[in-house]
Amino acid sequence: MFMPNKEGLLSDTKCIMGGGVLPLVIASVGVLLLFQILLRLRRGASVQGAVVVITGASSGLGRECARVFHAAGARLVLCGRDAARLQEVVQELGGNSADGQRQTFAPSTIVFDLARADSVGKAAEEILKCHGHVDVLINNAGISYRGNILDTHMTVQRDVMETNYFGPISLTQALLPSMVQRCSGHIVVISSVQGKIAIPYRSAYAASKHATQAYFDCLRAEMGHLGIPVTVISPGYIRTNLSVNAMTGDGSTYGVVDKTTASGWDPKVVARAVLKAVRLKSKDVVLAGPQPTVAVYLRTLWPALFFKLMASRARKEQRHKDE
Ligand SMILES: NC(=O)C1=CN([C@@H]2O[C@H](COP(=O)(O)OP(=O)(O)OC[C@H]3O[C@@H](n4cnc5c(N)ncnc54)[C@H](OP(=O)(O)O)[C@@H]3O)[C@@H](O)[C@H]2O)C=CC1
Ligand SMILES: CCCCCCCCCCCCCCCC(=O)OCC(=O)COP(=O)(O)O
Repeated sequence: MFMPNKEGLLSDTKCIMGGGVLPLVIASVGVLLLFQILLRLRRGASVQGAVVVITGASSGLGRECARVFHAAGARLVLCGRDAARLQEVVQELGGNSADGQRQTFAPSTIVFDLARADSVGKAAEEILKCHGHVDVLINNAGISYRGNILDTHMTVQRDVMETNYFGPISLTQALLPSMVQRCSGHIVVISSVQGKIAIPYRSAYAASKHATQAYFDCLRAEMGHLGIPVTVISPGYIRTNLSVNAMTGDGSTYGVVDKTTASGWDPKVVARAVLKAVRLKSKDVVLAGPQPTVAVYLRTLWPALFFKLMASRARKEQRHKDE
């Protein structure tokens, strides 16, 4: 009968380490490193010469996206409600040029209000008339909100939904048939971490971003067989004017730079991540620090704890307001 003794086992282990396992470990680490290097080198599709429509291009993240996509050689169509501010962006980016490495193109602009369904349809027609097609639509424009539900007018709930949800989906649906016809195109939407978790005193905003996430998830599934990618990007706080421009419960403008916004991510960093997501045709990207990222997982994996944390956050904010 074979009775393995301590010594025998030890010598067997030595034999495995010396003869088989160590080279295997080294080979695996090597493969992993190579994989990491390949991932870093993977640049994905180029946007050189691509017609890229960016909504909300007059400020914040949209403006930075305009800079980044322009430098990458895209033919930009910049959208916003304020013609003068859009022209400022055009002036800054400059005209057509080629530096031997990359050709860049003078952007065009189109002025319309996303909250007005008629103007969205007309804008889409004009874009197609001028450029023939759209390669990438970046639904970036949006507005935030501050208020408690009890004091918020229904008109405000609807207005935020018009700008953040119905506007982007109207533009998408108006441009989609031409993409389907060509079996080519890419739809991107800038949602928010608040499209995945709802935090107190943001009902209108969080609801509009949750609706956005759901609609574009459906669209991705429906466009899959046509090869039209759909990318939902969910940033955490970004240093822009979003909180300043936010609506309050009575429809007035909030007008305050919140600490969370002021200490948010640099919009340049977020814009570069948007370009990367477009090149790699990513499906769903969260661009946030550890706290919001953990919160997103907590909402799914341990909802009871997440709801407790949100209720305590609401109480704290209410106390702070009462003081
Ligand atoms: N800043 C942040 O912390 C975060 C922002 N986001 C999202 O990023 C996106 C960009 O916001 P951000 O750059 O931060 O904010 P800004 O307020 O700086 O920019 C918002 C842009 O949206 C445009 N816009 C607003 N309402 C309308 C409308 N009715 N019709 C057409 N355009 C409109 C504005 O253009 P104009 O006023 O000239 O018409 C402006 O260019 C938004 O979707 C926002 O929800 C997501 C997560 C975090
Ligand atoms: C590391 C341990 C963390 C434990 C997790 C506890 C949960 C903490 C809750 C964190 C909530 C994060 C909210 C983030 C919200 C956000 O980033 O929103 C982005 C925006 O769209 C900002 O718009 P706003 O108008 O609200 O400024």
